[in-house]
Amino acid sequence: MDNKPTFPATKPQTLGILGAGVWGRTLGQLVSQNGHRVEYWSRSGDRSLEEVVTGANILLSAVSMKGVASVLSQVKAIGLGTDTIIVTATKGLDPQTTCTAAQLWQRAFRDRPVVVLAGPNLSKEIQQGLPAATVVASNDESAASLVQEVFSSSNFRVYTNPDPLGVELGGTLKNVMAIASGVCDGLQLGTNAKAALLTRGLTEIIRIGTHWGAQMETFYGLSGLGDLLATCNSPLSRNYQVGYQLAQGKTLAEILPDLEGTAEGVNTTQVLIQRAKTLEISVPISYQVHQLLEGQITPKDAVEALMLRDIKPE
Ligand SMILES: NC(=O)c1ccc[n+]([C@@H]2O[C@H](COP(=O)([O-])OP(=O)(O)OC[C@H]3O[C@@H](n4cnc5c(N)ncnc54)[C@H](O)[C@@H]3O)[C@@H](O)[C@H]2O)c1
Ligand SMILES: O=P(O)(O)OC[C@H](O)CO
Repeated sequence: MDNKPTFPATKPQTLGILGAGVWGRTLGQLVSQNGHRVEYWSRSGDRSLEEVVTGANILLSAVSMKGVASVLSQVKAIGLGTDTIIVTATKGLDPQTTCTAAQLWQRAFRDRPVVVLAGPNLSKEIQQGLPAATVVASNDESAASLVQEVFSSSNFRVYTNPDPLGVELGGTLKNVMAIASGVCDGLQLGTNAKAALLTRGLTEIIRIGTHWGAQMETFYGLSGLGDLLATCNSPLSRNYQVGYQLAQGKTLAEILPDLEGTAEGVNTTQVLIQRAKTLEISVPISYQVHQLLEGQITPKDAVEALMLRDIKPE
């Protein structure tokens, strides 16, 4: 007997995708292939935000972090249908509040389900139809299940998770480590150094994330360890590219204009350091990335500073 599931498992839905950048378009491609209707809104497009928002029963934001506060206040002014599910695929931190994107959406729409979508998802591979897996996390189990059904296909395996904060922080904080990892490869520090960086990087992510209120085990899943491995090992990652080029001696001002899309880790590092200082959380790797991005130290100085810290138990 053939036990293979058939996709799509749910009746056609209408998705409004806010932010028609690389990731918004890739996610739109996945759901269109599953037979769902997709309407895009972007600030430079010709569709009105009102049209896209009012027509959608699932509203997905793939706007980069710097645009989230402004876009959600425009959506708030328009209003959402009573059954609308909000999905956020942004991986960043808000400089004003240090909140994640989902926290901002949930504050603005307290009575609506908010679902976080995050995982090891390099868009170029997904666009090529290569297999990938992701996580949809929410406090609202039925909203997460519907979004799981909408996105699941033979190329894209979707898991639900009840810890949206942990899932979102895994995807967000690994961008800082991806910059460090690009530096590590750019300086040709070798496989031992890379393994040490990723392992201690995960420890740092867990220290921050659990202090924030996320569950430790979430960080060992796809959106934590999974996304850390993908992003820190792939030249397709824009954050990795930033680190790699810094190691080649380029400045941030020279690197950023030529990147395809947004490297959220640059902004995330700043916000993270602000939060870690206020809450007195030790983040040695993120601190060195911050100093490097600020132009205060060279990549070699950053490595030396990490290696020469006080010795301590693991
Ligand atoms: N590309 C990927 O592989 C990938 C995978 C997973 C998650 N993400 C996350 O998705 C988000 C978007 O990434 P991307 O690769 O699509 O970047 P991108 O730069 O290609 O797209 C960003 C989108 O946000 C919009 N935007 C930015 N500021 C805005 C503002 N003030 N008002 C309205 N719109 C604004 C841009 O117009 C654009 O449509 C990031 O948070 C990224 O970390 C990306
Ligand atoms: O290209 P990056 O560095 O933004 O990484 C993309 C995704 O977050 C990988 O999961």
